[in-house]
Amino acid sequence: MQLGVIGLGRMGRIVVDRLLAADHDVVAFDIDDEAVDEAANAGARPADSITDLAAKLDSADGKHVWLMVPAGDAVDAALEELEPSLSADDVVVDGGNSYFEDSVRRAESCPAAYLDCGTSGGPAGAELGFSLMIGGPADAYQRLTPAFDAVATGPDGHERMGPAGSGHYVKMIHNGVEYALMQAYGEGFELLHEGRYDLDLENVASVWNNGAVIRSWLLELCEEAFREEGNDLGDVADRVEGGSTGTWTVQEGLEQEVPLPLIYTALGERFGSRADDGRFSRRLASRLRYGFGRHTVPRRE
Ligand SMILES: NC(=O)C1=CN([C@@H]2O[C@H](COP(=O)(O)OP(=O)(O)OC[C@H]3O[C@@H](n4cnc5c(N)ncnc54)[C@H](O)[C@@H]3O)[C@@H](O)[C@H]2O)C=CC1
Ligand SMILES: O=C(CO)[C@H](O)[C@H](O)COP(=O)(O)O
Repeated sequence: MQLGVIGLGRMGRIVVDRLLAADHDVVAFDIDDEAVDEAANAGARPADSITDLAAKLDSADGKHVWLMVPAGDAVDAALEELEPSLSADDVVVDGGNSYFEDSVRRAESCPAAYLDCGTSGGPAGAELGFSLMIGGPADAYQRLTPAFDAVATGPDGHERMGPAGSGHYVKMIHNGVEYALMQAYGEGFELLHEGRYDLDLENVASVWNNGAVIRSWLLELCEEAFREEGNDLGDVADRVEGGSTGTWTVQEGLEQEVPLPLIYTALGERFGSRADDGRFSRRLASRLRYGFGRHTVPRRE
């Protein structure tokens, strides 16, 4: 089938490559000309604008366009340029990490059928294919099935979750779970590292990955991290970026009155890692111990 792909970064380029490998006809565009040239070298037809991409798609069976740009303004900007070329016979897929309420709004205003597609697996999962969680009209999902088969791990790697927004809603909560799992592995390995035995953490991760209850891909990535960075993680800084999808998950938990203590704690640890000058709350706690107990206050150099 024919597809236009907009956004050819780490994820969009994999979408293009997997569609091409399954013999689909791909028209590719990115605001970065070099990314377009590279996709063209891989076998995609290059477009020099979103309007050009739409013009290069045959409209006989309806146009199919896959967005893989950063969440937020970039999705709205791409849609603004794309929408004059769209009709009700066309299908747009947003495969990025968009906020689900934005996807509901976009589905309502888009002239084409709109599918919000949560994508999991990351660039490291390119060879295996992705896990795709899709929201939107069932007939549009059915029509795009050959493309989803190609980009996902296969037919079992994608499912329609429900109406507009549900794909990105499921992916948002997936990311909340990801934060909590990362925090749990982090705490366990920190105790192993600081604890009473002199342990090789790559070996621990390896043996856990072979049959243990807590084996997982994230644990395989822990093993890789200790192998590549060293047992004490070398010069990896104590600072974790990102956080938008975890924040949305916690906000939704509050709104639905569903307690999410593990996800909230993981998010809080991430925010806490960014205090360049040390945590104010810990410094105050230290001073308060002096206040009530005349305990020594460690002072800055
Ligand atoms: N990297 C990851 O592990 C994952 C990323 N995602 C989501 O997929 C989306 C894309 O992520 P990445 O590929 O990692 O980002 P990226 O930053 O590697 O690539 C984004 C690409 O979009 C292009 N772009 C930006 N605005 C554009 C516009 N208006 N028109 C055309 N092209 C435009 C950029 O030039 C860039 O090449 C994001 O929403 C991200 O949150 C989802 C799952 C995993
Ligand atoms: O969706 C993903 C993994 O599943 C992306 O890697 C995402 O960027 C991770 O989120 P954050 O930046 O909040 O850590």
